Amino acid sequence: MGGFRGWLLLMLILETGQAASNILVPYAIGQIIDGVTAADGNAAPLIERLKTPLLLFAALNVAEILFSRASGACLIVAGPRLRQRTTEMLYAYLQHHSVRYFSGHFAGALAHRITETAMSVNHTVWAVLFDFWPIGVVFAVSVTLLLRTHADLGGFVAAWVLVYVGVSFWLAKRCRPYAQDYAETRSQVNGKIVDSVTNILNVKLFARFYHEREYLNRYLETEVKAGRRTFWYMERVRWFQFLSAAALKVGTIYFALKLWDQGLIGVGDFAMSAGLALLIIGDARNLSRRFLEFFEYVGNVSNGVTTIVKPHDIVDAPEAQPLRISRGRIEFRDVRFSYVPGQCVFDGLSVVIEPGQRVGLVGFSGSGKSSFVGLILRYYEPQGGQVLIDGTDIAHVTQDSLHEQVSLIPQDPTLFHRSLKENIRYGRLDADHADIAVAARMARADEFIEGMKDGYESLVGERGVKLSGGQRQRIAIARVMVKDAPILILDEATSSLDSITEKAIQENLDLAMGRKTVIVVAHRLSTIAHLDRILVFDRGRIVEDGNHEELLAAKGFYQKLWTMQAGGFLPDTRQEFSAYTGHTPDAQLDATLAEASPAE
Ligand SMILES: Nc1ncnc2c1ncn2[C@@H]1O[C@H](COP(=O)(O)OP(=O)(O)OP(=O)(O)O)[C@@H](O)[C@H]1O
Repeated sequence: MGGFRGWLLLMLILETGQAASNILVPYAIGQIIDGVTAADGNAAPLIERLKTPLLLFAALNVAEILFSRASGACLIVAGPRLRQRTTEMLYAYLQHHSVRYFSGHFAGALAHRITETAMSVNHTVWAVLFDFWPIGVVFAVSVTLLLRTHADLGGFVAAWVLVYVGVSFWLAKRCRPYAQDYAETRSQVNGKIVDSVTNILNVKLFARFYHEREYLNRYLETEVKAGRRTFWYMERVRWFQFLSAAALKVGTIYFALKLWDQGLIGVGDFAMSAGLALLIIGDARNLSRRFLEFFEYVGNVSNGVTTIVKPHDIVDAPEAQPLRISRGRIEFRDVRFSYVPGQCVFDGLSVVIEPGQRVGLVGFSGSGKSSFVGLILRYYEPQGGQVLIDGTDIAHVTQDSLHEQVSLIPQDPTLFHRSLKENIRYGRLDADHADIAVAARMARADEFIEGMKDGYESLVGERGVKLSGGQRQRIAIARVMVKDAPILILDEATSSLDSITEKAIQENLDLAMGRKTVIVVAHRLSTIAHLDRILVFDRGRIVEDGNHEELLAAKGFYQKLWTMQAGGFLPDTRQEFSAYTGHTPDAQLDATLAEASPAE
């Protein structure tokens, strides 16, 4: 709320002025009536005699308009800004969550949470400022005026206010589970529609239009039932409101008449009491609903805060320094790591990748290659041991400096729904058009970009869907070439390309690798056979380490993989491997691995 306190205080004052002017109008009317009915023998014209109450009446009406519109103007200035500030703060906080956090939350749900929280912060503040506070002022001023008139009248209205507010609050609280249930069913229906639309190709392919509608209808039925339950409850609340309003009107008139009859109040006070009762009812109408909405907003804010404002998993150490990579030596020193407690991925992994070395990682699916890369990027933190770059533990450097100097081309890169130029420039924001064009040429992306109607200005669609997989990959390669970081990680970066384009890009990639330290995660041995060194992973261990020729000569695990790779692709699992070699699954494979000399 920093920076908004002044605005909020100003609006609070203006709303107080507006509510007080509004509720004082019956008082002025009472004064006018008293003036009209007074038979004091004053011969002056009526207007002259009623000058003061008439001026008060006019001033109150003008004041109400001015206060309320001034408050409206403040809202225009502060409202959107408050929402912007909340969204900004939440998004800035969200950005620094770990990869683990993002893999546990849907992107759409997080975006929705942020906008909903920002909107609910506004609504919560506005409910207090524009609903509860003015109602409080109306109640306080009315009760004071009536107490001044007569204690019985004031006492009656004060008691009514207490009971009305208390019961409205209680009813709203009781209605909350119904309203939450209804909101839940609505969001379920929303989710089902999104799921169905996302899978529209499946729906068409299997001609399941009717089935999908039937499926959705089940959820719509639940929504209808939950809606009816909530509305029935609200209907009961309305009964309470109408009855209470009637009680206030009848009660006030009854007390006022009684007091007038006893000569304890004048006709002006009588008119004022009736006017106040009507205004109170007008202002306090739907108080239960306002409480209910208020609970909903507060609930949304609290949900948003619990989802987004959780402590960050990975934070820069207080003394963290920027990483300076001079050589690009990577070392895993006795690294222990697991995603889930008790399911160890690496148990004391140690390996050194020398500066400028080009290293391929191979192994079955799930053997730990991506985890190895994730630890270098500090997407995850090891539970034990250290990952060092040029002798510095990456836990002690700033994450931004690490990511500025390590590039990754993932297997299935995604792009921003921005122009091709912006996507490539993302690698280095000050890159000029010439840099971008050179990178695009090296990534063999220039041909298809220039063939597009808008060239480099073409938009790529959400996550890059308007491009083919291979085109997307070439843009991702160009983006990394523009970045030109000293450590480069390729996760089968050329897997979506046809063999001719792949060969052409491979040459340029080799050129771009220069003297960088390069790690290539491979599913096809052909992409790494020419590298300086190959690390063979199995269940979180490095079971073989050497170059292609050495590993073939060792006649171990790698050599078997090399001879059995089908269509250039490795078997994906230990089972496939065993099926190929014709041995009992794991026992035989373990024997093969045991023969192979571990590099650790
Ligand atoms: N986010 C995660 N949460 C929990 N376990 C995970 C997560 N990511 C990977 N794992 C587990 O960690 C182990 C190593 O997985 P990793 O992704 O590093 O293997 P990989 O060799 O890269 O496999 P692939 O070739 O299929 O990409 C596997 O057992 C996998 O199930």
